[in-house]
Amino acid sequence: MKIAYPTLLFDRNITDGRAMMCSVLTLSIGNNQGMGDVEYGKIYDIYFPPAYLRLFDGPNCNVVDMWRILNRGMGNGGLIVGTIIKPKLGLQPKPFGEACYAFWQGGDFIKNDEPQGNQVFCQMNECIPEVVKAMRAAIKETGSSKLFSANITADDPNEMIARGKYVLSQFGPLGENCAFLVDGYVAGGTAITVARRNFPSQFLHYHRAGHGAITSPQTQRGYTAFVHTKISRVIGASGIHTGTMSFGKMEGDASDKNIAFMLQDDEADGPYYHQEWEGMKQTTPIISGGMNALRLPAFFENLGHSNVILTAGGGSFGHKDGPKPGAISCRQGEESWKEWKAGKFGDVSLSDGIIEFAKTHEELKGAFLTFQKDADQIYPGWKEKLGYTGESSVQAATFDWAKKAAAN
Ligand SMILES: O=C(COP(=O)(O)O)[C@H](O)[C@H](O)COP(=O)(O)O
Ligand SMILES: [Mg+2]
Repeated sequence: MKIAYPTLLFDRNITDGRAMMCSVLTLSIGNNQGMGDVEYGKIYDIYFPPAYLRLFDGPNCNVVDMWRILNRGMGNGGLIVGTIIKPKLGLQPKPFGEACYAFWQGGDFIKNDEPQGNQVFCQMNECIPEVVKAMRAAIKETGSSKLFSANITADDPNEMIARGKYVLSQFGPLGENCAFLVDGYVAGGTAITVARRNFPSQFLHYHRAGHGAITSPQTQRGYTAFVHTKISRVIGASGIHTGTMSFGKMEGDASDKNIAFMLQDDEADGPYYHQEWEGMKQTTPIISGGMNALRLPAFFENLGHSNVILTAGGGSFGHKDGPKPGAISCRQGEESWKEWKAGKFGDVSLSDGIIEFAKTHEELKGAFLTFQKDADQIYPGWKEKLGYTGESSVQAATFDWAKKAAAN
């Protein structure tokens, strides 16, 4: 069923006459979802006439700003290699800062895990100064810029603004290197707009914990991840989690690349509607959830490009040699895919091309030894091809490192 609403039905702001998404959703999702006689009521697509679309804020910054900050130009800057600081339970400010410092030796971007922000054992006013200290040191030592996404999600807009102001006061001249994370499904679109309007110069990082309750293919009502994600661009998210399109641990499908096209292109096809964005800036896909270097090449091949943000928690900190090689291995996941695509390894399959690259790149090779289950699945025969002549030689390679780490 298709339902068309005259856009005049939707409320406008009294302050500036602009459109408001909550009014659109009150009608279009609305009471329909609670009707007793509705058996199946899932929303698969949503379309905004361009004249009405322009009444929404749209994004103010996105990955293009990150590329600029990282000195990669403004055009085709490629993968932002990121991670998530874990564990979320019990980690205190100092070790939090140390974890940031360690990852930034090889990576670009770190986000608070969504349940972190101001836990009693890791308060923002102690933790953020550690992050800033780590960032300053990492920039100085590596000569590259770094990015951090601070969780400002809260029930109360005043609390969100207070958090944002506090964080910016600590980052000072590094303010641009700081994104704000808002958990936009649980806190709602209003929280996204609070951040978009109060902090228009910060990258607005839309995390979507909980969305599966309504977007999962298992549910018969609600709306799809496609609809949820598309709305995030309209209301101004700079980047939003898009899952891993079946290449990670979260629910998803290879065809979810349509979600990325709808976020990044100036016009794109949804399952039912063709949307013209008429110059509204792109929202950058953030790929996350069980990702590691080994899973990236096929992900990029399916998507067709690597202009996305990666946040790999386990994929970085779980790497057998630690977070720096973990981060570098993810970057090599991108490089190896690009080289394979450019024909550098001849006419070989993607997985053989990546194995070829790993032979001369320790960090990616280390990812094979770390994520062996993935390696077995995605890269059949990897052990022999990388020169491990049996189970014991694989174990020896891993064991060597364990000994080194213990000695350090
Ligand atoms: O903490 C993680 C992933 O950690 P890890 O990299 O260790 O698996 C994120 O919250 C999920 O990506 C959310 O899922 P989605 O990105 O699908 O919204
Ligand atoms: Mg998380």
